[in-house]
Amino acid sequence: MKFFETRHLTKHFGGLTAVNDINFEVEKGEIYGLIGPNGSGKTTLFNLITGYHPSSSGEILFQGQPIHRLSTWKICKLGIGRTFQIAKPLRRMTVLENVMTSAFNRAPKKSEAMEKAMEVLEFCELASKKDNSAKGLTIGDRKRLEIARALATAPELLLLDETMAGLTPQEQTAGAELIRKIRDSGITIIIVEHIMHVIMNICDRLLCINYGQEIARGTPAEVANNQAVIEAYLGKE
Ligand SMILES: Nc1ncnc2c1ncn2[C@@H]1O[C@H](COP(=O)(O)OP(=O)(O)OP(=O)(O)O)[C@@H](O)[C@H]1O
Repeated sequence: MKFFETRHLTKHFGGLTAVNDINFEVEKGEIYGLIGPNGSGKTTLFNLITGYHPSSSGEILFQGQPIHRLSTWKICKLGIGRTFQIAKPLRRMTVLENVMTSAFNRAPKKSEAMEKAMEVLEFCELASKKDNSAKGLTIGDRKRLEIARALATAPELLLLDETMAGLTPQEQTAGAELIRKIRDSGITIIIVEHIMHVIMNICDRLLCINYGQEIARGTPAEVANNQAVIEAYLGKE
């Protein structure tokens, strides 16, 4: 049984095909990168996997189970968590309360949710800010909180959507370390990221899409040297 796969996954928005016949598999324990120029369909792919948009056709299987007709909350319960490109914490709540709201996905009691949230905050090195209001956080900490909220749902597969955008080089290095630590804790990762040196360093394999379609796949070195990928990013000579 494959850990995660899509088969002929397609999404039309009216006359626009945002995701066009995408087939890929992710093995348990991998960091799998999804790259492509702006508007190529990466976030739409995440929205299909997590049930935010219904697919037009094709299948998504998680641990052998079809999930493409399930609601967002059922997909989350099955063990797929995600972050959003634009982090929107619950601004009037503290950092701890934000993470607790996600922990309630599996922890029915408040004390259990708090315990899980604290464990995640320690893991993400945010515990010292647990009582801070979410609205006062720096971009770096807001991105970390976004990851912490996703981790608190206890996912087996975590989708990270541009968690490095807007970070300083030092924060990017720390962010990459956190992503590796998440993988080492047993969570499989699919990551969308535009910062190429990060993606090339942390991913085991990559899929590159353009206009919703696959243009290349392979190891970071294979994809970086692929002519179609170079042209998609830089244009033809
Ligand atoms: N809800 C929607 N309704 C109509 N069109 C949409 C919708 N969501 C996305 N699109 C379109 O689908 C295409 C793919 O968009 P998507 O956001 O998935 O790209 P992306 O690769 O994530 O881009 P970026 O790297 O800029 O975040 C774009 O042309 C976009 O305008």
